[in-house]
Amino acid sequence: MAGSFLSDKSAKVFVAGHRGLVGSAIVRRLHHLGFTNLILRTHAELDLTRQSDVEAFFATEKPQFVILAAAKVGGIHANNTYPADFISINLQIQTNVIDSAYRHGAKKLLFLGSSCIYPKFAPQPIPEDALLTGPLEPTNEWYAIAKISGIKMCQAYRIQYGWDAISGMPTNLYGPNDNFHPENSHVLPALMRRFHEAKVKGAKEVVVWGSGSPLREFLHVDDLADAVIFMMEKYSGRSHLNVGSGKEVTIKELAELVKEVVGFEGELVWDSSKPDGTPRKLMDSSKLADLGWTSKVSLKDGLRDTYQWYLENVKQ
Ligand SMILES: NC(=O)C1=CN([C@@H]2O[C@H](COP(=O)(O)OP(=O)(O)OC[C@H]3O[C@@H](n4cnc5c(N)ncnc54)[C@H](OP(=O)(O)O)[C@@H]3O)[C@@H](O)[C@H]2O)C=CC1
Ligand SMILES: C[C@H]1O[C@H](OP(=O)(O)OP(=O)(O)OC[C@H]2O[C@@H](n3cnc4c(=O)[nH]c(N)nc43)[C@H](O)[C@@H]2O)[C@@H](O)[C@@H](O)C1=O
Repeated sequence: MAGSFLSDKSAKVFVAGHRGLVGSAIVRRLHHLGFTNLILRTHAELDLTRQSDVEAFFATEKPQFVILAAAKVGGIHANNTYPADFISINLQIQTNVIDSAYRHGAKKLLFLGSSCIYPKFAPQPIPEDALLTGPLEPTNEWYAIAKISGIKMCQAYRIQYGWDAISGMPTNLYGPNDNFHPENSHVLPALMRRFHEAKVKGAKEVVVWGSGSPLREFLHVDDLADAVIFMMEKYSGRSHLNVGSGKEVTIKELAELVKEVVGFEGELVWDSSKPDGTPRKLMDSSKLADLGWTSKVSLKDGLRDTYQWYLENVKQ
């Protein structure tokens, strides 16, 4: 099973969610590697929550490989505000895609979860077997339950049908094509935009949410795309695999770094009415490291690269 993905660059590969942060990085990497037969559908062309449309798509296209990077995604505020969307849309997308991919003969599927699947107070760094050992972080339990179901669905299809479905659990990601929405995005793009706008307006202060003390591990999305290809090629196991950089910073340290990269010279003001979320979620990515994969992009370089992309593509 393992070892057959990179051998045929003309194989049909369906990258679901190809215009998002992760999907677009995977497509860049596959093109760079010489893949010639990528199957891509925008949300408007194929709504993955619609079971019969997904079924018809797989029946017609019959992709050999499937990388599932389509999901309802957002930061702490979005997760906390739209719990019904986060559980229902994600359960629908992943159930439809995983089941149809299996039924229509895909050789292998990779499902992407997130580090929020682990208990709020998991041991640090968090090993894969910490899954389902304690209560989840309340701000994102709905999303986490959907993602845990995706892991379990891949495992169940592997057990019952011997199908090669694997799962990768990335840490917090960032990079080109991130969502820079002021409220619904993740912390890194939110701060990049806020500092940029404050610099342009000559504002003296920028508001940052929470206490600044939570620790987060960041991974550039190009590293994640590389890890996804690596797993497609080398991994065919039942356990999900953590994908992290192994390096963590406090939100205060992150804010200072983003401020420096953007060149904002004012002050930070902390809004303690906003939730901190989980205090720490450093993943133990040693299983993936033992297979031969580690991250390459430093946070400082990744921030510079992302800010350059923001200046060229997003700012008004
Ligand atoms: N960003 C992060 O920090 C992390 C992300 N991940 C995981 O990586 C994966 C990708 O996330 P990311 O790239 O950040 O998310 P994005 O929001 O950037 O991209 C998600 C993509 O999925 C598409 N999509 C959403 N709903 C549907 C639907 N019903 N039908 C078809 N397409 C749909 C979106 O299209 P449209 O915009 O048109 O709706 C978009 O292209 C997710 O599984 C996420 O859990 C894991 C850890 C951290
Ligand atoms: C990837 C991951 O993403 C989410 O979990 P999270 O790690 O808590 O993500 P976040 O990036 O939104 O926040 C990180 C920290 O940063 C602080 N923070 C400061 N200022 C801003 C700010 O302006 N915006 C945001 N969003 N956060 C801010 C914020 O208060 C928190 O302490 C989940 O959706 C979860 O489901 C998931 O998988």
